Amino acid sequence: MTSDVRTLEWTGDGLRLLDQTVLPGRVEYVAAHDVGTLVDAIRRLVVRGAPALGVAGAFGVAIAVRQAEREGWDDAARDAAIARIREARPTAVNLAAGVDRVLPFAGKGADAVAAEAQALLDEDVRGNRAIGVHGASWILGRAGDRPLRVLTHCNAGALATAGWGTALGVVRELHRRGRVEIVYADETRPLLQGARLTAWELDRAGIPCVVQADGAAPSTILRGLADVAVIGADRIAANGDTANKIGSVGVALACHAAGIPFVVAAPWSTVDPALPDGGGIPIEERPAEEVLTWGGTRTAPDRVDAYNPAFDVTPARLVTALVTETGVLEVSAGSTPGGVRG
Ligand SMILES: CSC[C@H]1O[C@H](OP(=O)(O)O)[C@H](O)[C@@H]1O
Repeated sequence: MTSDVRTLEWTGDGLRLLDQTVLPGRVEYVAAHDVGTLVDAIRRLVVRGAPALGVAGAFGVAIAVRQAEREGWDDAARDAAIARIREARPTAVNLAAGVDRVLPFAGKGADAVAAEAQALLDEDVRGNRAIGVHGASWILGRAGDRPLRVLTHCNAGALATAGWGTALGVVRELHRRGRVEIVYADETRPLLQGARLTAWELDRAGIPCVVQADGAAPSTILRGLADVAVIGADRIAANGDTANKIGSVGVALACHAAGIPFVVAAPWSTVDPALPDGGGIPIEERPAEEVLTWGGTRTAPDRVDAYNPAFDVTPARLVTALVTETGVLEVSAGSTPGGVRG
């Protein structure tokens, strides 16, 4: 995140998680020293965002190994606990990938697992910086080398990663080059990652932004008020179909209609090469209360339920560019992640 606020940090015997459910009003932390606390934190979005979930999952294996030692679990019990972490949220491929990355170290003890998880954390931050540079250069080459009006959806910033951010990493790099006029941050109902988290990050970075209702995004784009949309991703299929926060496909459709670039910023760890297309991406459905509660009260009549998919899938034909840590693929023009690996 920044020098004084870190999204997540290994303390030697557990994870210190910035509690994103109470931002921006309060800066508080959750200490995860056992699997149950970590799984709850992932499910409640205390820690969230694909790359951040990958790092949390990796350190979660160290937590499980240490808890197994502490409580005398056998390997079967330990592995069942690790599976609970791996399956805590289904859409972001990074969570399972982070767990799988460090599993080979489980037999060497928690410290060995944590060391590999730290390597993953460090790689993520380096990768985000590279995504920022590649993305900013490609956007300026496509949209013009001038201060730009950028639209983003949800939060794909330092809070969603181990630091710097993916989509917001691109925005931070554009700002560093003096090429941000304004950022339109979709509020991103129902959990308001945009209004609460993206706005907080950009404000702290001194980057001009306005929050808008999700429903305003297509109109903002079609009225010519934005030059480019940049979003993150939770899982990208081999053909470039991209799962991201619900509402992303509406932004992509508007960008296509308006003829502005729709840019996905994500590390290769978010690409799932085993999936030929987005049809197989599991879409998390979250509790109805998240949609039906506003200001602590229920909005709809008691008999009315809610449909709350947390993600949607943007077809590859609408993805102008996928920016990774190794460069840019112009997906809608036929360069797909399954055909090219960085
Ligand atoms: C840099 S990935 C961020 C990605 O994750 C978010 O989902 P959630 O807040 O539910 O974890 C959203 O899809 C962001 O684009």
